[in-house]
Amino acid sequence: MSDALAFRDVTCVRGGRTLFEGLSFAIAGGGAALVSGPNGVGKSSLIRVAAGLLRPAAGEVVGLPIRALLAEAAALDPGLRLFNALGFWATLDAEPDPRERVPRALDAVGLAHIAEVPVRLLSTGQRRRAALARVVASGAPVWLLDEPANGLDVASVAMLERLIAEHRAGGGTVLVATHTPIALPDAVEVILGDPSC
Ligand SMILES: Nc1ncnc2c1ncn2[C@@H]1O[C@H](COP(=O)(O)OP(=O)(O)OP(=O)(O)O)[C@@H](O)[C@H]1O
Repeated sequence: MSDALAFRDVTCVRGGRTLFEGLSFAIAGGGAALVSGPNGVGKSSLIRVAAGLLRPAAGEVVGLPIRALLAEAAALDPGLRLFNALGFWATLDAEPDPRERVPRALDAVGLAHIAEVPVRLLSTGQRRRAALARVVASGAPVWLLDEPANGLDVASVAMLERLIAEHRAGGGTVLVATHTPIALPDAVEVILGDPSC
């Protein structure tokens, strides 16, 4: 079976500095990879390369083309009610039944009760869960999660772990960069700053 996501000899240069060089790893459908390493080593940059937002200086990223990104910014219109803000993206992202995915995603992240609240009024953790709902509603087979546990309380981290496990059980693939320990069974380990990588 072909890989859902693979880095092949990827080199990433930012601001004239080589962050990583010749990096290769592959994730199959249903699999996960965990990116770790000290501050500033290039974890977020690696996620951006996987998302196609940053061009590698060398090498290539291959795999399924539809990837959902959870990054620092939630990318939800602060002036819209949460349901509508997610609906905007679901209509662009998801095939088929984009609108039906939003209530399901809100339920999945425990935010159904505030679906009509404007995004600007959400707390930090709620905003993070809303960003996760956007990924869930996208229907993308590949999830790219940059520090997904930031701002989440213990119960919400457990919810995140459950959502990732369900996505994988359905054949989905996850690439996670995190400082916060989260359960990611059988994940490929990508340790940046390690000369053997
Ligand atoms: N737009 C940019 N232009 C130039 N250099 C950048 C840019 N964005 C980030 N960098 C640099 O790239 C390096 C890696 O940053 P990155 O955010 O990928 O690291 P990180 O491992 O995710 O860090 P942290 O753990 O602190 O979140 C840092 O030295 C950073 O200053």
